[in-house]
Amino acid sequence: MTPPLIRRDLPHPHRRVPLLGDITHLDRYRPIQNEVALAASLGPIFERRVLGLHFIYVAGARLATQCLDEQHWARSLYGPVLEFQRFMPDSLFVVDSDNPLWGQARRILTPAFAQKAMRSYHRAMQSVADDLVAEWSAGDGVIDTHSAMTRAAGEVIGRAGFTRDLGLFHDAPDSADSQAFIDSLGDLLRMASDAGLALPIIGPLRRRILEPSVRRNVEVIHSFADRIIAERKAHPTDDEDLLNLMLTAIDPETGRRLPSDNVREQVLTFMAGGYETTAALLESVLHYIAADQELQERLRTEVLARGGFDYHAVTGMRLIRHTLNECLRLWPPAPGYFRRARTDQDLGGYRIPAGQMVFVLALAAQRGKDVWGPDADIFDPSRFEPDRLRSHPDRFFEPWGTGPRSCIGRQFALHEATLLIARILSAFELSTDGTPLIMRERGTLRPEPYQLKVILRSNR
Ligand code: HEM
Repeated sequence: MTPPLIRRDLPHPHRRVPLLGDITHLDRYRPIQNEVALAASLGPIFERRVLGLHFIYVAGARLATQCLDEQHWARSLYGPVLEFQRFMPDSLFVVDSDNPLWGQARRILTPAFAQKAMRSYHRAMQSVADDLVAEWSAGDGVIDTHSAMTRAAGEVIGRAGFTRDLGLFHDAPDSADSQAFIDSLGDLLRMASDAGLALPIIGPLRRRILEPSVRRNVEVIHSFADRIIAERKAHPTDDEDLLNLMLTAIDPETGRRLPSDNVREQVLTFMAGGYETTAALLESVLHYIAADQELQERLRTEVLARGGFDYHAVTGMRLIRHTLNECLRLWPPAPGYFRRARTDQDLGGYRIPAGQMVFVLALAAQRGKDVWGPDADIFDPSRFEPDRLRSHPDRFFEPWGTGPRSCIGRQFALHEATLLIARILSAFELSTDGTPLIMRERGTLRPEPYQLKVILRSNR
């Protein structure tokens, strides 16, 4: 039976201006955090109309859960994700689920993220952790966390996924090109984020002005990916890495390899997906740990008790995992996703017609006091202890997305982040100069650059 569809008019910000709509409630620099603030006064579902554009936001945990139900809702390509299509149109991340290329690539690349593969990446990840510790040990104790975590996450995906030292921690033949690649990719992610949220008239104008620099950046990342592929083809290896899967693995369902012109896009997807989000997570978690000496000591005790950093030791570091999860809950690097109703829906008593798109504000839903309790805004890793988790059966915690399009790199990112944090804690005492954690929005939700103070531990 069709549910009764009660109301049509969604709550919206006050002082709506004729023709311009809710224009006075925009924040170009922190749009999603602004929407979370609006949700606090407008409730779990609201709308915003600006210059003819119409957006529906779902901020409540229970309604957000409803939108993730694959039977009634589907992933929608919109906003920044759609912008990525300009430089990787047929990649795993942006291709439509109905396009056979998506299923083919997902089936071919899934084994690269199974447990067996994770074990084989461990050594590459460890080598990056060693380089990071060596760099910090030789430095003056003041760390530019943004640069360090960007290079660490980029180097991990280079060494683990492509068996290639990108030279981001020491002088190597690739160093300058790798840094140029990381910079260009960062610029493009920011551009995609801005353009994906642009307003009519102003947006297209800005896009025109930025076009030459976009083209330059696209050229840089394309030629970098092409070179990695050409070198592997010229010197084939038996490595079981992502690149070899992309080049040689056969899809069990279609019996086909990835089309050769598609490999470049997949290389770019994994470089982009692999570094920015993980670097954002590492930066926020380091900030929390450096600001809380008691937590830092408990984490360090756990690390030292594991007696080393081999694969098994790292997978057992539960406190670090809880701390990472709590950061992902409070500051998900991907702070929301677009969903489209497959059929007419009743969302909290409002009629959402089939085909309508909504933006699920994971950043708000993951802080829902109705499902996480009155202290939902407080950083508390212990809420991820199994017993306490059971007391929040309706919790909303989806930093990796859900359904068939959820993050393929989840275990990779968690293992990498756990290992890096463990190595840092075993080698250094951390503190900050008291700068609060402020998040900026440029493709991902990521801390504003801040400095970390590190002191080498004597009995490490
Ligand atoms: C903290 C780190 C990470 C976070 C929070 C994260 C988050 C996400 C989210 C939310 C999605 C779904 C987006 C949507 O539905 O539109 C996604 C998809 C994806 N992620 Fe991640 N990710 C992380 C790390 C990684 C890593 C390390 C890789 C690769 C090495 C990766 C590769 C991908 C790919 C390829 C997709 C697209 C999957 C598909 O559409 O089939 N991610 N990620």
